[in-house]
Amino acid sequence: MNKNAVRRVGKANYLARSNHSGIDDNNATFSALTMQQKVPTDLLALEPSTSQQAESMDYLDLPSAVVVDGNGVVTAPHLQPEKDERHATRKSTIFAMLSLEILMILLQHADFLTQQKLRKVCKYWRAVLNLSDLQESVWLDSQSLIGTHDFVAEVYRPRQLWSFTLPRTLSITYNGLFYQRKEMDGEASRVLRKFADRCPNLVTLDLRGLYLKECIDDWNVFFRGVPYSLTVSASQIVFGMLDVPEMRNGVAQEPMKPHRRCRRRTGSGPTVDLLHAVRQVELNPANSVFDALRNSVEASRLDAVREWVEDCATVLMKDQRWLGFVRAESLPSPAIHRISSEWGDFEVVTEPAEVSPQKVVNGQDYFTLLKFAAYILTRGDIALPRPTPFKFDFETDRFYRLMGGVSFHADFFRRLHRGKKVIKMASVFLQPVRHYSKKAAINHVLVIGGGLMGSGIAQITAAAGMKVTLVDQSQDVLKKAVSGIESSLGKVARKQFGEDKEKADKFVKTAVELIQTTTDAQQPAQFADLIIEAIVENLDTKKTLFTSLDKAASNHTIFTSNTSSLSITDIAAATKRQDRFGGLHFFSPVPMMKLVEVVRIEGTSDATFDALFDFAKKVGKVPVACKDTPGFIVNRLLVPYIMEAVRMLERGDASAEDIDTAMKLGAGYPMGPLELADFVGLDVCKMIIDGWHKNDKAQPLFFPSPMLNKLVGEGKLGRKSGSGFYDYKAQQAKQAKSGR
Ligand SMILES: CCCCCCC[C@H](O)CC(=O)SCCNC(=O)CCNC(=O)[C@H](O)C(C)(C)COP(=O)([O-])OP(=O)([O-])OC[C@H]1O[C@@H](n2cnc3c(N)ncnc32)[C@H](O)[C@@H]1OP(=O)([O-])[O-]
Ligand SMILES: NC(=O)c1ccc[n+]([C@@H]2O[C@H](COP(=O)([O-])OP(=O)(O)OC[C@H]3O[C@@H](n4cnc5c(N)ncnc54)[C@H](O)[C@@H]3O)[C@@H](O)[C@H]2O)c1
Repeated sequence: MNKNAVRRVGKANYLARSNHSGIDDNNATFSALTMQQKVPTDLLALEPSTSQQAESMDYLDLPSAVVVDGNGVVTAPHLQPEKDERHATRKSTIFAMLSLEILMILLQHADFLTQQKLRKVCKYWRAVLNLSDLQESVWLDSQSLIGTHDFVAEVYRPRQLWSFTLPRTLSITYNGLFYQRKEMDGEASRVLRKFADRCPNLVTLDLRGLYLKECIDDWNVFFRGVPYSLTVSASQIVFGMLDVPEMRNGVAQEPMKPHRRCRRRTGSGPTVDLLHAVRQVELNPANSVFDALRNSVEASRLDAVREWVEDCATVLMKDQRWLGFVRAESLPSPAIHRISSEWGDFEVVTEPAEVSPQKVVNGQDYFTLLKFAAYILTRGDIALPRPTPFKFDFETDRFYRLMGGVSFHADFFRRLHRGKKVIKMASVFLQPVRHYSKKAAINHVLVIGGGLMGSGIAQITAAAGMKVTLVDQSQDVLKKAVSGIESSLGKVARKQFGEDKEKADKFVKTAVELIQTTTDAQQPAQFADLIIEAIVENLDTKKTLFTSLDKAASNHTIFTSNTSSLSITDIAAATKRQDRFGGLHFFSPVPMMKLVEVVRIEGTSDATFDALFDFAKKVGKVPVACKDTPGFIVNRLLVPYIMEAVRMLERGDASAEDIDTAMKLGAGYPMGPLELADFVGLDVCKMIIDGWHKNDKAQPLFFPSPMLNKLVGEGKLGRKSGSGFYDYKAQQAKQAKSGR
């Protein structure tokens, strides 16, 4: 047993395992190492295994480990019931999860399966696995298979979920691929292709671990749908072709040989030869497979291919940002900042590195490369070193590289627990995806502005079972808001529960208890999953608010504005979280109006947008997707309509009553335009029209109205102030008296 290895396990903060089939002996060794040691209590994560390794995961007896592997397979050793049953349980879990992963892709991107179904599946798994106490764990999801984050987030609700993903990358790892392929029929293939078509930003396909010839053929069809390029790490692909030989005392008993599947499928030729390339890299870690290939190129015969190889080498080795390989990691947590300062060889940045794909490398080129590599390496005149047995040794990066097909994962972990320089080949992109973990888990909503809209939004959010903190500038406003909410909830309850007073009261009480109020937005911002701003319609005021919230709020928090007329992009500019910013435009009265416009700005991530859509549904609304254009959908039509009614009144063309009656009875609107303006608030109407006029002075539809300005100047703001185009005082007094 390697003493250094034993010592290192004892000291590790993280233990890393890469996933690769055929290394059970390594597992056993690793298990033995781990079992011998008192495992540190701050051990955060293991990245252990795939299904093939399920049998040899004894090291999972770690006390505080959370185990996440590249497939989204998650195991919590301390939750396993009986030791004897463990393997069986785990194995079935693993297999089920693998198929779930595949399901995830289909669920998320196919029309024929819905989000509701997904939620059901997740709910089922949460119940089955009863892993709620993993919520405090930190999860490292090394899998970039699309959908895994959401799945892990939804099922396990970890405190943090980080994933190593290249930006805008569809990454298909070999298990997903392998199983997918097995399952694949015409329909699945169609769906996947459609998915590729729908991802205009998709930059790369990561083929690491791809090793079955048939897969290549099948998936080639799919690759052609991808608009940009293909990320190929030759080392990973090559490693995917290896069988790691039997181990005894940590030493391989025979040379590595090609994976049996490869041998069976493709014969020994190309695979063995690629293995030689690996050997070259092993002998000289500064080399890459591409270097090895490039050195072997005969210019006169293979110019075109060489150019391509060189391009790839450049991408992989020199300018990794080209494809989203990055210089730095983007990490969300103070803990990681601490790790970085202690272990220190990587720079922590908070923004994902820029990605600017300029080249197009298609799937065909990739396969040309593989063929080319095979050709070069099968030539008898190139001297290649003989494969040598390798040592199982924590001290060298060889261990890691041989442990798995996913070398950069291993290297990342190695950095964390050893703090040494990483070989150049490692390219890790860590994207902060904590918001993914919250996507389906919006539990705490901060509503800022306790006026007409804010109180309505707070009400429906609490009625849907979420915790709400409602913020306004004064306790008086907040008191008024809560009493309005109570009375409105009472109406809703009466409708919902009819005569059953007990149930109605319980409904109101439960919702009201979920609402807290405060005049300080900063403190609750730290804990909110979603912030909905519904303060005064003024760009500067909103921006000032968001700037301060951006500093106070947690990294995962999604910000939204309920603005009627301002540009969400302009508001979001006050923050550094464009990807977690969007618009949620509710309608008044919020408890009654079914629509929510979900507004997407350029930076809004899919995860954010989906989370907002889900949230709108969760609060009982019908969401529609909008671009960030003035007035979105409804107000772009409604504002000119209301203003034309005001001008009609101003000109004396008709009375307020007649205008309203005409539109109600002649056009079927529930309220006439002037009634509606009063209902919305004339101050809000004025702010909207003034703002739009300022932006487009020539547009007559947006001209200010002297009558509207006069009413607002006199404090006649519509219903909320008791008068506007109409007088409501008598009506309000009557309502107050009757308690409605
Ligand atoms: C110049 C530019 C201006 C643009 C402005 C844009 C502003 C903004 O961005 C967009 C908007 O919001 S645009 C604005 C978009 N909004 C519109 O366009 C609104 C158009 N108006 C309407 O749809 C209807 O008039 C209402 C639904 C408001 C009231 O319905 P109705 O039939 O006329 O009167 P009813 O008989 O009294 O109430 C009926 C039922 O509703 C119940 N209820 C009422 N309020 C409640 C509350 N807060 N809580 C709970 N429940 C509430 C009530 O209890 C009753 O229940 P019941 O069981 O049947 O007794
Ligand atoms: N009124 C509508 O029908 C309607 C409909 C959809 C969207 N909106 C939009 O919703 C927002 C709010 O509209 P409203 O009608 O509820 O307005 P409102 O005047 O009824 O309420 C705004 C509230 O925000 C509070 N406020 C102002 N600045 C604040 C700050 N810095 N921090 C905390 N609270 C602050 C005010 O005290 C007030 O209570 C606006 O952007 C408006 O355009 C309004």
